[in-house]
Amino acid sequence: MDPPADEFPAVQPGGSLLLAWQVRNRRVLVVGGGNVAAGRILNLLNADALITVVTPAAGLVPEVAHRISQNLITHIDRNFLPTDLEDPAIAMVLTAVDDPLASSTIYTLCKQKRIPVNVADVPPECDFYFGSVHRDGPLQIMVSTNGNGPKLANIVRRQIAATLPANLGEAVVKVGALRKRLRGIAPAPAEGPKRMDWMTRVCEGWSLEELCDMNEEDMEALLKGYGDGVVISYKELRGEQDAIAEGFDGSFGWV
Ligand SMILES: C[C@@]1(CC(=O)O)C2=NC(=C\c3[nH]c(c(CCC(=O)O)c3CC(=O)O)Cc3[nH]c(c(CC(=O)O)c3CCC(=O)O)/C=C3\N/C(=C\2)[C@@H](CCC(=O)O)[C@]3(C)CC(=O)O)/[C@H]1CCC(=O)O
Ligand SMILES: NC(=O)c1ccc[n+]([C@@H]2O[C@H](COP(=O)([O-])OP(=O)(O)OC[C@H]3O[C@@H](n4cnc5c(N)ncnc54)[C@H](O)[C@@H]3O)[C@@H](O)[C@H]2O)c1
Repeated sequence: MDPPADEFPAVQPGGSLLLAWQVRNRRVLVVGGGNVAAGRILNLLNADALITVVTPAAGLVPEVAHRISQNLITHIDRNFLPTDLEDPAIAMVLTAVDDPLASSTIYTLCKQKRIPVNVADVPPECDFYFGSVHRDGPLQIMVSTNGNGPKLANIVRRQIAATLPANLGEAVVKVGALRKRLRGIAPAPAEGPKRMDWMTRVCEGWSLEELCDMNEEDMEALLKGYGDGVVISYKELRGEQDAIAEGFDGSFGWV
């Protein structure tokens, strides 16, 4: 007998597959040197990609010229040529040129070579769309409207970001450090389920604000509970620490 329809998540076709694409040390070709290219280049630099920009120097906006002068990107000073796609290291192509014919040609060539491509503002010539991204250290939040309203994506992203605690990126860094230490004290693959259960209970038991405030000693104290499967709360921990800081000797005066 089939299970009831509401037992599994409902499928909502027509969306995008949102992924965190790892382009670190991979070659990306950017075509164009205007403001849109400048935005694409910043996104790529933030993801540690190796970037080649092909575009005439005469059409560079100051931001792209600055990246070139800082040696952060390789610049080929001319219009795009089909031979630019011959480097087998190219993992992705982004075009942002004010020439629809050139854009379409690049798109077709990329398809022939099976290179993923985004042609800025031409959805039918995109293997993937960009989105509006909030960045705070390792935390990234991307909003996509799936082509319906890019400006609305920007507004929704800023509204979401405004509700987040300050230093949330710092909290993410700390959780990362705690997970690393946990793997240090319990490295065995067989410990995986216990590690995951414990980390889940830390993340659920501590509020985002408390995680933001987590310090080295808190991490040490938390990890002491791991063996017995205990997750000490922030309040317990701070209560104890405050008591120690005030010279509390644990006797409640009965000495
Ligand atoms: C999110 C963001 C990321 C980025 O590009 O980095 C992005 N567009 C941004 C801004 C923006 N783009 C446009 C405006 C004018 C206002 C308006 O139209 O709303 C503004 C607002 C502004 O400039 O402030 C015009 C526009 N954009 C596209 C078309 C073509 C079409 O719709 O057919 C047209 C109409 C051209 C025309 O009418 O002639 C298409 C795309 N733009 C996308 C992404 C992809 C879908 C993402 C999604 O829907 O969620 C997609 C499909 C492909 C792609 O380019 O990857 C970035 C905001 C970043 C930020 O600030 O946070
Ligand atoms: N997604 C967005 O937010 C957004 C916003 C505005 C515009 N756009 C679109 O993105 C595209 C680029 O916008 P922009 O404001 O950066 O344009 P722009 O006119 O400022 O820059 C275009 C750049 O492309 C270069 N170029 C032109 N033909 C080229 C070729 N054959 N080979 C290499 N380089 C070439 C020019 O020299 C220039 O550097 C346009 O199609 C525009 O409609 C997108």
